[in-house]
Amino acid sequence: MTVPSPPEDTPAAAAPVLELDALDVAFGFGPRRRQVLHGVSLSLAEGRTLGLVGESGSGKSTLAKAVVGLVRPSGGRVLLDGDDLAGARRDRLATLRRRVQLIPQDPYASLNPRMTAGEAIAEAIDPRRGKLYAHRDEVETLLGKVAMDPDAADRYPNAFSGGQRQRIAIARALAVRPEVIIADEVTSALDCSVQAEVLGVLRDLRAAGPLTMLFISHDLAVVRHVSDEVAVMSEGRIVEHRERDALFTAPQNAYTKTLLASVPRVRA
Ligand SMILES: Nc1ncnc2c1ncn2[C@@H]1O[C@H](COP(=O)(O)OP(=O)(O)OP(=O)(O)O)[C@@H](O)[C@H]1O
Repeated sequence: MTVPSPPEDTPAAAAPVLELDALDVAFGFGPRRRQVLHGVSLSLAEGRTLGLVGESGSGKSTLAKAVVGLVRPSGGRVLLDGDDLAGARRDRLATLRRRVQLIPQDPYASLNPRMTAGEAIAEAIDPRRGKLYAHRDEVETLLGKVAMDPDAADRYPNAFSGGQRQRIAIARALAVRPEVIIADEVTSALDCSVQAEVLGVLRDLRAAGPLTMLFISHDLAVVRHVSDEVAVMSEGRIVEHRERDALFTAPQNAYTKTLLASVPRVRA
């Protein structure tokens, strides 16, 4: 399939916090080598939420993993405030990586079952000396930001529902004070009502202060709800990247049109 280039009217006129520059990712070697991302370029400006949509297997999670260093790009650059993450030396990498926090898909796998919620958040505040007693006030403030009671700090993950776990994972990501949060299918494992609860927390966080977020989902209705701008991925390429309303009301790319047409309710 021939995939046209993104249109010229892409958003983010402000200086980008996160910039992907011609990012390539391939898996495997020799005849088994398969390129999954093909020259992906994207910019995300401070305080914006960029929704990344695309069907299963289009490469969205691979992009997220490449940004946080879990997958090594075979080409291109990941720039955070101009610093090259992909090319950084090992000693600087840990510091750089803290500046982008990934909220993973699975709320049942992302929290250590042997740590209380408070201990997990305290560790994120200070990875070397993150004891709960030393950071109790900040931990409780962070729990409040995700609409959890202070006493949640003393409970273990198995005491929480999926939605509550996901909110704790968000608090943990915020504890690092990252410049960018990547939310990768954070609601896909949750029931509808619980999805709404997690989306409500993200909406409140955006309203409370600048939050720069890459929000990845195959659910167009959810993306429309949380994003300022939306990029569409198909077969490892960005085919369209525009302001949210422009994309949903007047898509330009044939693939985007098909994607939107397959979910009639988001066009309403
Ligand atoms: N570690 C890996 N080794 C080999 N192939 C991989 C690896 N990770 C992902 N892939 C392949 O890369 C392609 C893109 O996968 P990716 O998980 O990034 O897609 P996605 O858009 O996030 O899909 P989903 O919404 O289902 O998670 C898929 O064909 C997948 O099989």
